[in-house]
Amino acid sequence: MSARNIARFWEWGRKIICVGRNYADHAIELKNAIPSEPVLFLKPPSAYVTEGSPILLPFYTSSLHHEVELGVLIGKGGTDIPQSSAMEHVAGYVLCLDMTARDIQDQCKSKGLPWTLAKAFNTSCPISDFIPKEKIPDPGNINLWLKVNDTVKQNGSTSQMIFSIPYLINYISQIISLEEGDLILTGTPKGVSSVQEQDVLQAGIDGIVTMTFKVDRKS
Ligand SMILES: O=C(O)/C=C/C(=O)CC(=O)C(=O)O
Ligand SMILES: [Mg+2]
Repeated sequence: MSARNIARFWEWGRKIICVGRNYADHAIELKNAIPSEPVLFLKPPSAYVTEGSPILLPFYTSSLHHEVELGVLIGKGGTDIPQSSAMEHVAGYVLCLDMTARDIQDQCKSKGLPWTLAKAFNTSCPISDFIPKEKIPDPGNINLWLKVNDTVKQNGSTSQMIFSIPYLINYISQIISLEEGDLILTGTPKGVSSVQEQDVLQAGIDGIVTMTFKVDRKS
């Protein structure tokens, strides 16, 4: 049997663990309190979509938002991983979109229901090509941007994260054991907005990667 290829991690069926409200400017734009501990939720592997395939609008939303985020890909699993060795567990990175049905999320929040319909639908996690760890020596200080139809909507630095990557790996691994191929979405900076059918989303990490996705409706 041939060795598995980490660059095609999305085919392995591993967990997608998402961190919310990790940028103060985004928490404020949605009128949320700044968290004192990370806010976590999950997406299933069926949320992945890669370039060349569209982001599909769920039929039940009229407000699908983009959230550009740095994804941290786990290369070595563990439980209770200390912050001091957390980065040894990282294989690399991907640029991600945490597509969010914002109207549905607001309804779930007001009813005290989980965010699954808002966050975990098919194609809710568009990803870039795999970025080996060596290409981003300081993941805590890179610039993420996103354009909708050539208009810049989001542009923020990972230096604004409330909880650092080592903190998140330590925190998450005390609750959910991490496995090779798991992906951690680290939260989004301000500027989220809704997208429509046929919109073109471009996103990038300055000097490292770009990606393009079209929004479409399921035929
Ligand atoms: O609490 C809310 O209203 C919204 C939270 C999010 O969608 C959190 C994120 O996914 C994020 O900050 O990246
Ligand atoms: Mg998010």
